[in-house]
Amino acid sequence: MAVVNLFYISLLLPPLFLLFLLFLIIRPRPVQIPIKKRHVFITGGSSGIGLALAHQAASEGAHVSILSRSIDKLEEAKNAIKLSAGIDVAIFAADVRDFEAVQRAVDEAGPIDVLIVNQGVFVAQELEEQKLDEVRFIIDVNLMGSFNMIKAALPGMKRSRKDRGPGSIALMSSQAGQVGIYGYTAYSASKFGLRGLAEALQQEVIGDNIHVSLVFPPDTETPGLVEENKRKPQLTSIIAASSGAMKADQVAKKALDGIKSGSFIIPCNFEGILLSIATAGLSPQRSYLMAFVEVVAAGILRIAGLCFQWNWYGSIEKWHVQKN
Ligand SMILES: NC(=O)C1=CN([C@@H]2O[C@H](COP(=O)(O)OP(=O)(O)OC[C@H]3O[C@@H](n4cnc5c(N)ncnc54)[C@H](OP(=O)(O)O)[C@@H]3O)[C@@H](O)[C@H]2O)C=CC1
Ligand SMILES: CCCCCCCCCCCCCCCC(=O)[C@@H](N)CO
Repeated sequence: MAVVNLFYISLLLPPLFLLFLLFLIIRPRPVQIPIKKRHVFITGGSSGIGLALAHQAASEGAHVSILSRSIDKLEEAKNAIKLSAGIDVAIFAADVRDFEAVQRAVDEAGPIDVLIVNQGVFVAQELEEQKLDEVRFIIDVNLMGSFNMIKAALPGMKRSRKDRGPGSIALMSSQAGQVGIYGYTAYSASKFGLRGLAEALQQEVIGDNIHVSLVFPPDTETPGLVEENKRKPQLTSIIAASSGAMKADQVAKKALDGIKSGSFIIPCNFEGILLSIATAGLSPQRSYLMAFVEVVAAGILRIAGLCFQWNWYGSIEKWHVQKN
């Protein structure tokens, strides 16, 4: 009897040892990012996910600034947040593609504690159909625009860190920034680009107590999605449906919770958690528990990923047969 018990206990040793090892080695170290009474600056904060983030940050007592192009949409957002949270948000009209305009807005807004780079455009189309100007537009707004924003905000964020506690830079990617999807050559490239930017940037700013997050939402009900759906290839919709759809409020809540807990990778739904584990790669991981799950589930999730690809390529084949 005692021998059997000892046998079962010894089975527990390897996972416990692994957990302990991961606990010791995970970097960067865990961190909490407070939101209350801090300056949260959100790009694309006048609509959809960004607007939902602005609402939530304001209702949690943050000082909120939002930046986007249309002044009308900005004022509408400001009034809506005033009405629901009773709080005044600062608004800045600028195109993220225009570095000088972005710099002016950042200077006027004052030192930022939490920068949420959320602006984005998405036009789903086969590359063969898509004009190069549109490809450039998507890359410019989603990727170069994020560089502009971070370049403009970083010096001020660094300078003010000592007296203001940990800072955060969060980037709004997409599940199409974790796996390439039919119709999203330009969009996926722009969102995969954010990941490279984020991984490299985290190493550069860790010494300044600034912590980077990447948010990966599935399809989310926003004005942007309504527009996108008007001319989306059928296959894009079929493949994206593998991960269902969320409401902007739900995505904003996941994003804000993830930012506050200092997570580098922030998935938003169950499929997103699987996808994040399957694509963990060499990204930083602050949670030893998540690191444990990543190590243990890697093989089985590779199989799951291959099953998804099998299913998607099946849809693509069927679609080609029907077309001809
Ligand atoms: N909705 C979805 O299904 C998903 C969205 N995402 C990502 O989430 C983010 C937000 O998307 P969503 O809320 O749906 O988008 P919306 O289209 O609803 O809102 C986009 C926001 O970005 C602003 N914006 C667009 N272009 C620029 C620009 N050049 N300069 C400054 N601001 C700009 C818009 O304001 P204005 O036009 O006035 O400039 C608006 O405030 C995007 O990065 C998107 O890629 C990720 C996964 C799924
Ligand atoms: C190993 C397990 C895998 C788990 C399931 C994977 C499902 C992936 C589906 C990807 C959907 C991409 C939607 C992009 C939405 C978006 O960004 C656009 N609406 C434009 O904004």
